[in-house]
Amino acid sequence: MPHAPAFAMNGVTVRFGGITALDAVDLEVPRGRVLGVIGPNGAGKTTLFNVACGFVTPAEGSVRRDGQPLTGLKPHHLPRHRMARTLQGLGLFERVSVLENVMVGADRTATSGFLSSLLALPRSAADERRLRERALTTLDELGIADYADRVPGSLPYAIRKRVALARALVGEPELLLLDEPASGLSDEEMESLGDLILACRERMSVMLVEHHMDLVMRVCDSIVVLDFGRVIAHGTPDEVREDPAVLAAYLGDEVDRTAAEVPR
Ligand SMILES: Nc1ncnc2c1ncn2[C@@H]1O[C@H](COP(=O)(O)OP(=O)(O)OP(=O)(O)O)[C@@H](O)[C@H]1O
Repeated sequence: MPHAPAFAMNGVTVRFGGITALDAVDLEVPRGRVLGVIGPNGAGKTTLFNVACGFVTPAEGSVRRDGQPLTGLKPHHLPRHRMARTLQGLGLFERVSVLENVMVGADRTATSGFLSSLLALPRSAADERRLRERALTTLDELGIADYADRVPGSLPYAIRKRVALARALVGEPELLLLDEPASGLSDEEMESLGDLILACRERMSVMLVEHHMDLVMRVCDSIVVLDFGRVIAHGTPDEVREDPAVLAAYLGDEVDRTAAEVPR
């Protein structure tokens, strides 16, 4: 559908026992835009991300990609929908080279991760060469080509995060899902992550689940704010920043944290 958003959720509800983690959530990622999803602790951000990736199937509601329903989505279906994700736990193969880690992401035919994509499925020498070149180009674009032959386990955390991003980007996704990509980064590293996300926006749509406000405010075209599993605000960074419901939700969070820090 030519005018459909790159990604949309309509009425998505997820329950865990008695807890409603997401309650009739609607959101859209327009093409070529960055949508931020924020919210206080326990608001439902991770659950929402997990629905988008196919880790969690909603009890109600629908998820659409370019207007087409993604019924029964599973994480290994993402490449066929031109989607890619990075996770909070980086999910890198620690004893395999950076280059090979990224090559796994380049293999759009891969159906179940490392074993099938790297070992079990025979590839022609030409395919192998193409994958390798594409992976190297992506590493170069992210400024980490020098680490291609290293194993992730030997590298600083910020570099490993870039490797995980390279693995997501190498398949040339049209929709990139980022789960807390700034966690554990210094201010300077976060700044260059922001530059990277803005550069991605030239080529794809992005959904960014993140709690670092500075980053979200800088790179997002629009923001959805969750609290107790509901969308309490939606708008541009400036609109969301001034929204009384958002201020109240975050103030409540601060107050809770302050209370938790008071010595008994
Ligand atoms: N597997 C699960 N089983 C039971 N309850 C869950 C499960 N996953 C999440 N929840 C609950 O659902 C609600 C939303 O959790 P979620 O982790 O999605 O929030 P969040 O916004 O990512 O929080 P945080 O910022 O603290 O990571 C919380 O009340 C949480 O305790």
